[in-house]
Amino acid sequence: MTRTRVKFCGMTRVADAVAAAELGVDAIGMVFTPRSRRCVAIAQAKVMREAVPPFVDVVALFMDDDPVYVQSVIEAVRPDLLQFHGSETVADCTRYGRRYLKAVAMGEGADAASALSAHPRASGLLLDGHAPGAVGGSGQRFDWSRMPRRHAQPLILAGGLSSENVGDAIAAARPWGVDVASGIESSPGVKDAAKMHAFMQAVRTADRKRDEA
Ligand SMILES: O=C(O)c1ccccc1NCC(=O)[C@H](O)[C@H](O)COP(=O)(O)O
Repeated sequence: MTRTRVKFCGMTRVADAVAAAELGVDAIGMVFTPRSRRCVAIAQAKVMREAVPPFVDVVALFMDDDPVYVQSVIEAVRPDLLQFHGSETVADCTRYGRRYLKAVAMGEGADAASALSAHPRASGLLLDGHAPGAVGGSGQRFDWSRMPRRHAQPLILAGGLSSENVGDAIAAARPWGVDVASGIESSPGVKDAAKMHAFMQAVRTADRKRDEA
């Protein structure tokens, strides 16, 4: 039975994190890079972390951030996984001794295959839309046919997904998982309960269709 994994990213409010867990997400993401509109304070992140039930992973996102800061987040928030969105090398990502995801910005000309092979120690790779001049979480999609069909590690599709297009994305790219921020929000960092619900429904409908095909 197909079960596309789902991560809701850019959480800043406890109620949103709890609602996401109740909908059955596999992971929630909190963004710690100060460059993000969704950057969450460590104190608030600790409260959210405590509110998330077992079996839902908490993922901490960074983008070329100071290792001392990253370590302070790890110690305070105790995330299950790290996620790196910048130009971090394997050494940068592994220095904390934690499992991690590496994001690959799928801008024009980005070579997915070589970007993926650069991070053989990542637990998964997240292929993300890229808006020139913007950081992640911009609501920008990329051409899903550029997503490799097979890879050694789990591949997560992100960028501009919503309840309206995630079914088509799953059918086209058959990702191991999907990740969304803007498509479930009313404004950056503020999740919309109806959009979160509709997104999960759309993923499960797409999974059923894959099994029936
Ligand atoms: O969300 C942010 O503000 C952000 C800032 C800097 C680096 C990464 C960021 N988000 C990370 C993500 O996981 C994805 O980019 C995101 O889920 C896809 O975003 P969206 O296109 O808005 O669905």
